[in-house]
Amino acid sequence: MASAEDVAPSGGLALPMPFVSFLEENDVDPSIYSAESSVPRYVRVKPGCQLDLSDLEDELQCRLDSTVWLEGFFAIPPQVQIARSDAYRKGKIYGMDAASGAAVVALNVLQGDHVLDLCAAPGAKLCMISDLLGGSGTITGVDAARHRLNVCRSMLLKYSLGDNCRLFFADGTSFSFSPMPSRVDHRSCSTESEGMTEVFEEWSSRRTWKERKNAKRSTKTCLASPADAPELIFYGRLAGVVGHSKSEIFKPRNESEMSISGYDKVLVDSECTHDGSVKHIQKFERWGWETLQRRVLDAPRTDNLTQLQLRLLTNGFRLLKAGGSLVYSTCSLTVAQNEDVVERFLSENPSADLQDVDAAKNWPCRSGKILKTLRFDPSTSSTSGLFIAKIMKMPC
Ligand SMILES: C[S@@+](CC[C@H](N)C(=O)[O-])C[C@H]1O[C@@H](n2cnc3c(N)ncnc32)[C@H](O)[C@@H]1O
Repeated sequence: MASAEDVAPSGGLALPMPFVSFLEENDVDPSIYSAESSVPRYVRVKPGCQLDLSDLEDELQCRLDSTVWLEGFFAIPPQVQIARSDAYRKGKIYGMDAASGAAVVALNVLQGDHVLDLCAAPGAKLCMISDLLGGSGTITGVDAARHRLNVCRSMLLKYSLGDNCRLFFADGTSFSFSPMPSRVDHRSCSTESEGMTEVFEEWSSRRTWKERKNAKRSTKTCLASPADAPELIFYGRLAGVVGHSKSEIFKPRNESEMSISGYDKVLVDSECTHDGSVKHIQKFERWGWETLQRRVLDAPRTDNLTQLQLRLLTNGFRLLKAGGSLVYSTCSLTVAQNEDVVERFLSENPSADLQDVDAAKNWPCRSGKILKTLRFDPSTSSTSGLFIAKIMKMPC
């Protein structure tokens, strides 16, 4: 732990001086962390579910304040736990920060869209996207952390959102598969050499002995690297997988193919230092501030991180259809991981056009350092910190 002279009080949270300097160097006002006690927790109610809000208030023993600027979201006091509530266990509510919800709304998901979520786990945004698709289109989730992706699969099953979804354990900087339209009756569709080609059947959690053995071996790989072959760890019956051969699903596509048959929407909710999440920063009080030094402040790691962010953004954009749009978001408030990454990306990609987020007119956020980008933070927005940039792929 940092010694007393190393820490500066910031409301309830005493921040170590190196972290305060890091924030100041990155133009982040350390006082945002003092708003922590007034930042509510948010719950999102699953659309279409039978839920009496006054019953939920009774169960949680608190008032649900409707978040006027974000449909389906309610603020509750930060200390209220939702995990033991009946509504949570039955998959009727989600714990999700309103700023995260805003990143999804910025994507403007339309019915029938094919959506890619390139850093999907543990899956709160993926579930919200799937809810917005309402059983139409498809959603492809990719993540490089196997254990986090397993959580994502459990969430999809818990909230009955898996039908149109597929999940790949893969590195997002090299992921290269297109969405596939689903076949209504896959038995009547012939694949290139039916009978000889292995065709995907409906996904089942039951595994043969051989599959279990392979899975045991593969769980040793906890983090996917760009050189690893992607693994399809889950797919729903309408996700465009059932009835297709492995060679169809695992066919890498080049940029011009993607411009025609790529994704309508791409979310790159990138890996970052999470410094905008007050709850995350609070954890370092328990873990020890030296962990924060290693994970957040260490310059070489941060440099690697900004390169990773640029590569994720670049690949996400490559997988986008011409005319489609991408949202880049991080829960860091540093300029290096946000505006700098976006500016560098825009300078390297002439077909990328930074867009206004139409829905943001009534949002309690402020502009980022480049026009059209948005920043949420605890003191301005009463949410966790989040940066959002929306980019369109101009048709050639
Ligand atoms: C901010 S979290 C995403 C949160 C998620 N969108 C949600 O709403 O629950 C960033 C994710 O990026 C993943 N990640 C890190 N490096 C990656 C890479 N090279 N390719 C794909 N995912 C990566 C991490 O495992 C982590 O789950």
